[in-house]
Amino acid sequence: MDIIFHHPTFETQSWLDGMQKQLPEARVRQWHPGDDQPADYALVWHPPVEMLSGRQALKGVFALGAGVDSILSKLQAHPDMLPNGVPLFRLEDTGMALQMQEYAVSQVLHWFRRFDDYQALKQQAKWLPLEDYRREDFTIGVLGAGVLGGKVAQSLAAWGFPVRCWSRSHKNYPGITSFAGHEQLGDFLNGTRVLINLLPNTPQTVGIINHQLLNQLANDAYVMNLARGVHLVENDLLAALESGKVKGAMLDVFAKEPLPVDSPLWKHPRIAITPHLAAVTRPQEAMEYIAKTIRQIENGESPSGQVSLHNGY
Ligand SMILES: NC(=O)c1ccc[n+]([C@@H]2O[C@H](COP(=O)([O-])OP(=O)(O)OC[C@H]3O[C@@H](n4cnc5c(N)ncnc54)[C@H](O)[C@@H]3O)[C@@H](O)[C@H]2O)c1
Ligand SMILES: O=C(O)[C@H](O)CO
Repeated sequence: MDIIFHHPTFETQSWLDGMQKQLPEARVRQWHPGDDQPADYALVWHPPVEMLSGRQALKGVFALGAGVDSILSKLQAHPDMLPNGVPLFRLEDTGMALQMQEYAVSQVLHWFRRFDDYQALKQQAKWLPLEDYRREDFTIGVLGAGVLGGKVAQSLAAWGFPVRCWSRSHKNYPGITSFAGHEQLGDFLNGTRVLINLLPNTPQTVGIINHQLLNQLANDAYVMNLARGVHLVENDLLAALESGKVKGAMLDVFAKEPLPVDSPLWKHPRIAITPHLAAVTRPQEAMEYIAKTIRQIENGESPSGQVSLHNGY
């Protein structure tokens, strides 16, 4: 079995060694331009078109992340990049759900305990105990309740918050109210105080967090974008912060990354920013998952994690 690897920033040698350890029977190599030698599997991030095109013999391509939007947009421009019938897999959880839970829970607790207000008071040297927020007024709504969103929702429910989620089809997560489809988006938003976005980037979800959506949230709402920058209309968020509809935001992803130095988001006192690291690929877990999936394919099984090219995630 031959495996080719390409990632623009990961430490290639440790991935080659790690995959070799996981699958001792395989020959694992870094792909270089001009390499058209046989390959059964490809592990990729931002793959050059010529790495994959024409490779009809591939049994699987693995994206080395959870979101496959960058690969799918390249595929749109170069439809022959992924030969017909070759399945594309993505990383399902592989340690990302725990990171997302840490991120979301810590920020929700930060807002719930009013640390943002106390930080502002501290700037004025003001000793002023504020009224506590009540959990029943702190309904959390998770947009996108898949592998990551589902686990984030469940970890917040464990903290006693009322939690709801929104997805394409109904979910059955214990203690979480499920809303599905465009027709239930309004009901999902109505009363949501903290909005957490974990949708994939598809034509249906681009720009979904806009003026109209923000206006349907509870007053003094909070917004956390952990998925993709294109989901959020940044100027609409700034306007909602200005009007007082939204009280604070925590953003990990941006329409343009790195976020340009002159972006007004940097200076806004009620926006917190992290540089697209809410959940990063954990090499060991990812390699174990890929090796397990390859074994399933070799055994003729149908592993989970296959991307639907039709749905776009
Ligand atoms: N910031 C980061 O560091 C980081 C890290 C990992 C993943 N992500 C992002 O998180 C996203 C989610 O990852 P995942 O593994 O949970 O994906 P997933 O495919 O398991 O879940 C996606 C969810 O979104 C829902 N959905 C999709 N389209 C919808 C639509 N049009 N209307 C309603 N619901 C819709 C699906 O029903 C599903 O519940 C990724 O696509 C990626 O963009 C970000
Ligand atoms: O989708 C992912 O895995 C991360 O956001 C990195 O792009």
